[in-house]
Amino acid sequence: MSFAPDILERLARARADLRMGVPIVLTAEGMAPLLVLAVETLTQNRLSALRQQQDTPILVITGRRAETLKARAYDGDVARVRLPGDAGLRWIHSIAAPEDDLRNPMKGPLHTERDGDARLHRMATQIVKSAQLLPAAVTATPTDAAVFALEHGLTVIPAELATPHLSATSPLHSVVHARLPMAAADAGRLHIFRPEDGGAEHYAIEIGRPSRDVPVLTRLHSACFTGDVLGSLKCDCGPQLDAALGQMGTEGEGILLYLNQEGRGIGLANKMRAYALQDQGFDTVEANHRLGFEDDERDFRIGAKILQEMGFSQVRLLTNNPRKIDMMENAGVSVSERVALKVGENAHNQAYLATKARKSGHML
Ligand SMILES: Nc1nc2c(ncn2[C@@H]2O[C@H](COP(=O)(O)OP(=O)(O)OP(=O)(O)O)[C@@H](O)[C@H]2O)c(=O)[nH]1
Ligand SMILES: [Zn+2]
Repeated sequence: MSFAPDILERLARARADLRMGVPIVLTAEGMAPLLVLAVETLTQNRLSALRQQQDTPILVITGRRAETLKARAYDGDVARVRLPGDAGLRWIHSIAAPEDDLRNPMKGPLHTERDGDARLHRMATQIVKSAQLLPAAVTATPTDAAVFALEHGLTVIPAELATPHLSATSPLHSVVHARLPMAAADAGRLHIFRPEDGGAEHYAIEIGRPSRDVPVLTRLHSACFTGDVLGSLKCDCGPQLDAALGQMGTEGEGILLYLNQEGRGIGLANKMRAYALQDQGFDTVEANHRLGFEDDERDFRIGAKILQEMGFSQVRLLTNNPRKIDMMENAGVSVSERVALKVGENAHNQAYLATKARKSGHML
């Protein structure tokens, strides 16, 4: 029995630290520990302190971002850029954030590291990404990491303990549910699910009392503040949400999972960065890549876990996205039928929907 935080709790702390601009320390057996700061929240004070460490600081970006900057990514999905001696906050930010790429395309030449082990640098970008910050970090090797972390009260993350959790889906638990009559259906019930890893809560809206023994009409909806709440015309999320609830109301039964994975998992701030790039002429997939993200950073296994927790194992899935079907099946939820959900096309989102069909395999 111990009061000390376990690795999941330490990872949650690490994400919160990075979001506030506080450094974390990553360790691995046989490797020099790594001090990590997220670029997005880096301050002048901390950059100056970083420069007082022994080694040249390294700026880690994803392979996607390196591709945009024409920098060599010897480590595949990440690139370690040596920080030039005169690089200030503005330069560092311009490497991580693409907003001025078109105005100022010549940022290099960027010298990337080829030798050495990039394992901890890769883990740094994974943790920064999971904190929904721009996926870039500045790192250095502190002289005596243990003393350093202790002295400064920093969160230490040992790679051996953290790695399995970085690609796993956290267990979730039902917190509460209560009756919620809605315009689309009188017999509604809202269930709140909370993950153990300190991440965002997800919701299940149960309509009627669907039998657990036959496939249930199901929608996996990803949060879209702009579409769901503001009625944005740039996507089809709002009309899809209404249509899914409407169909469940008409049939008298259904489950709508409202997963808090805004912006296909990159968070609202990064989605707005992507929208700014779309105004410069990039499509939805290119914008994600220029920011350093993959096309889609969502984990649909969360949806399967919630369904299983509620006792469902078979669904009729309302979607046009084949990845959702595959992920459900792989996670042990059988998809007996794909129910098309084609609503909300307008002049503003035609190109967006066409890109999803062309590049992400969405069914028309
Ligand atoms: N990164 C990014 N996210 C976007 C953009 N437009 C919409 N989104 C997000 O995309 C998600 C919408 O996905 P879904 O409604 O699940 O749609 P889908 O994956 O196309 O699948 P189906 O609707 O089931 O066919 C929401 O999280 C939105 O916030 C965009 O241009 N960039
Ligand atoms: Zn949307």
